[in-house]
Order: sequence, then C-alpha cells, then structure tokens
Amino acid sequence: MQTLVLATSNKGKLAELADLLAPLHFDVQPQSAFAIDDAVEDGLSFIENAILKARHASRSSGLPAMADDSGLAVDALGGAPGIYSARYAGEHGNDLANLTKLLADLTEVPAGERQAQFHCVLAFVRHADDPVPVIAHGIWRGQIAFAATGSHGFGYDPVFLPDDANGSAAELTPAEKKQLSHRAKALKLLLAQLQVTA
Ligand SMILES: O=c1nc[nH]c2c1ncn2[C@H]1C[C@H](O)[C@@H](COP(=O)(O)OP(=O)(O)OP(=O)(O)O)O1
Ligand SMILES: [Mg+2]
Repeated sequence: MQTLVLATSNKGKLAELADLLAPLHFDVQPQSAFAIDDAVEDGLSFIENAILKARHASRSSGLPAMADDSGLAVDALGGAPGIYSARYAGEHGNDLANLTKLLADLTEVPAGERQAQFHCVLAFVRHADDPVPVIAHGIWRGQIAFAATGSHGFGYDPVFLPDDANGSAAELTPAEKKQLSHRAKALKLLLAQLQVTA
C-alpha cells in the first residue's frame, strides 16, 4: 500500500482529508508522524504555498506528500483574508480571534454584499524535487454571517453560510460538509488527475 504524507498541522484539515481519503488504498500518515516542522509559507498564492508545504514534508519524510493550502476570500474586503486567513488577527491559527476580526471588519457591510468563497488548493508531489506537482483547486461559495453559529468543523466555519446549505458550515455534520466543501471538490479533482479510484 502506498504511503501518503499529509503535509498539514491543522487538525481540522487533517480529520477531513483523512476521512475523504479513507475509502482509498493509501496508508495515510500525518506529517506529525515524521516530526516534520511547519514549512515557511511565503508564497503569494494558495498554489505556491501548497507546493512549498508538500515539498517540505516530502523532503523530510522521503515519501510522497499532499498539502492543502486554503482560506477564505471575502468580496467586500477585496479578497482578504485570502492566503493570510490563518493569521488574519495576528496569531497563527487562532480561529476564534480570526473569525471575530472578520465579523468586526464587516459590521458595516449589509446583507447581500457579504459574498465570500472558501478556496482549497491541494498539491501532490511524488518526491521532494518533483518537477510536476499535481495541483487541484476547489471553491465553495457563500456569505459571511453577522454572528457565529454551530460547533462542527474548524476555522471560519461558524461564520460561513454556504449558498448550498441552510445555516453555517459549522452547523453541518462532517458527513454533510464533505459533500459540499472546497476541500472535497479539490480532492475529487486531484484524484481524477492521479487516476485514483475508490
Ligand atoms: O474548511 C474550512 N473551514 C473553515 N476554515 C477553513 C477551512 N479551510 C480553510 N480554512 C481556514 C482555516 C485557516 O485560517 C486557513 C487555512 O490556512 P492554511 O495555512 O492553509 O492552514 P494552516 O496554517 O491552518 O495549516 P497547515 O498550513 O499546516 O496546513 O483557512
Ligand atoms: Mg499554514
């Protein structure tokens, strides 16, 4: 069975990706299993950062790796927080601080002008210096709520109202979120390119 390293330190992503990959014939290992430290995410796009993270994990483990770079782009903020979503309020990975800042930034923006998209770019490398990383991009469209609701998921889920669901993404069960999410769409496109089937 082919080992695949998931190049992320985000527990929410890890759980979703492991669940999405569960029906497939991979031995999925989180990068924490190899004591891989975080890559420096200094790219200017989700694509560059996903490749940086995948290469870093592959170099440290000597195995094929898949990374997820994702974030929320809000139309009224010119696409922010975008690639800076994880550190929008300053401290990296403080989900509550990040979504609280987002709501505060949008207090003057009326309903109907609160469109946003979750983006997920997945990058797969066969080895650290792979000259042809496989890339896939998934988008999930919605609106930013006026207040946080729900307790499932992670990150900005409590303030994201998907256009194709009732309520926030954090009110969806994991099984419902994986039918709709940017991450699920990206993975489906990635697997098609890799010609992997369940
Ligand atoms: O389905 C999602 N539901 C809610 N929020 C989400 C989702 N997907 C990404 N997000 C947010 C979380 C974080 O604020 C940022 C990702 O930042 P990003 O750098 O890609 O990930 P990270 O630093 O948390 O982990 P890592 O780089 O180790 O994969 O977008
Ligand atoms: Mg990150």
